[in-house]
Amino acid sequence: MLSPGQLSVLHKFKGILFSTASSRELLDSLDSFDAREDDVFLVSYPKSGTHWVAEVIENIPNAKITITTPIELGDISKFDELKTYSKRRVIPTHLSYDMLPVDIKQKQCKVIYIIRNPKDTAVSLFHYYRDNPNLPYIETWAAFLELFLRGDVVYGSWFDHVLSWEEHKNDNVLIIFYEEMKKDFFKSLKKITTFLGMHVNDSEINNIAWKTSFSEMKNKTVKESHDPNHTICALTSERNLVFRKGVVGDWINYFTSKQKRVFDELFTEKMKHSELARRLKEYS
Ligand SMILES: Nc1ncnc2c1ncn2[C@@H]1O[C@H](COP(=O)(O)OS(=O)(=O)O)[C@@H](OP(=O)(O)O)[C@H]1O
Repeated sequence: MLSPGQLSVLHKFKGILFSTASSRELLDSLDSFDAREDDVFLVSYPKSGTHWVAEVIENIPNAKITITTPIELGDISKFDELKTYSKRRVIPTHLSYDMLPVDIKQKQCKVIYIIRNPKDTAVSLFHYYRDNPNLPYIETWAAFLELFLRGDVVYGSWFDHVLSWEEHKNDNVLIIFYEEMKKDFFKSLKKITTFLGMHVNDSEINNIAWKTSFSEMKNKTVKESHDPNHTICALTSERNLVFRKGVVGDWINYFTSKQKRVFDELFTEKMKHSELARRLKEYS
């Protein structure tokens, strides 16, 4: 259970935990957002590789886009801020499908949904909870894992999030796997550019791969100061909290065999109708 002090950095909206940086008024008025037909939404459950994909898109030559701050970050003035962008907007969010503004669904805006195997996602989120002053400090991995499995963490249950998006997958939704980006970056990049109607040649791909490698992104964050008002994740404006290990399979260093069994049983039960489950199992 979260103590009252821990809850002060989070609040519940429609049963889901959000950072207090996402105001209740904004969450309540999401359906009044006016989407543009060429908007692109960069959607993920936290810690799935959002910053990486954002950096990839930003580095596509002649992309003519602006990456905005998350749609759920801030107060009611958010929609006025989003109106000020003249270029094609790439808008990040950790919202589940159900909470996404209705106009985005009606206009069938493009969505890139980034997904990562849930065990690594949980470990990454555990560290985020510990390092990020905007999130409650959870003493132990075991205590955090219980919260994660109950969906009592920011943005709710990983299972509900992923299933909400899988259920609404259509030609306007591209699903990108973190692990596939690690394994075959070229293939993932080609999928992204084709989906966005952009073109990159081989030397440009090499350049993007280099600029968006984990070490390069981490170094850049250490060396360069970033505009604190410009963040990809509504849970922090401090980019240095984002780049931790950037590997596949770190979960093995945290899960006991019992925790793995409990996790796998829940995964099998919750994901029994999911087509994504097979690939996610391959990646865990
Ligand atoms: N370039 C690159 N290559 C590989 N991995 C990368 C890269 N950039 C970010 N990361 C890792 O992605 C994790 C953070 O995910 P998000 O960007 O979705 O986090 S956030 O919720 O939006 O803050 C987080 O994972 P962990 O290292 O496992 O914690 C980051 O390190």
